[in-house]
Amino acid sequence: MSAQYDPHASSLAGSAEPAVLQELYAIRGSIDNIDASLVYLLAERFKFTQRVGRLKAEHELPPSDPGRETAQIARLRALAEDADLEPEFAAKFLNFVIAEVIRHHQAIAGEEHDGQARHDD
Ligand SMILES: O=C(O)C(=O)C[C@]1(C(=O)O)C=C[C@@H](O)C=C1
Repeated sequence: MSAQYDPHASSLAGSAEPAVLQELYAIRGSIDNIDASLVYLLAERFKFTQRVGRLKAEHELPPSDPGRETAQIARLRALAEDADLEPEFAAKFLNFVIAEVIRHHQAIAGEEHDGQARHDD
């Protein structure tokens, strides 16, 4: 998959001096590395949240924990501020990820419930 990736794919070729394009490609190399790291980090986070989802389903705990989320969002906003990142963006991003996690938790709880129902038949 990544073997087919062209790091120089661009609609800008021909609109800028070769030296400018060279600098752009060099910067984009770092952007690509960061994007790849984000994918790996998110994959790892989802592996852990799947474990949380299974634990919650097994013990019939609700998929979401609003008290935890409030604390997480406040923490990320403060971290973002320190890091010179827009706190609103950090909050939106975490909310987006958490919404997906809750969807996964609900699916796991549904599977657990279906499994129990079959077991009870
Ligand atoms: O920690 C939990 O209880 C989770 O389910 C994980 C998580 C998260 O993605 O960080 C997701 C949903 C909850 O509302 C709170 C946090």
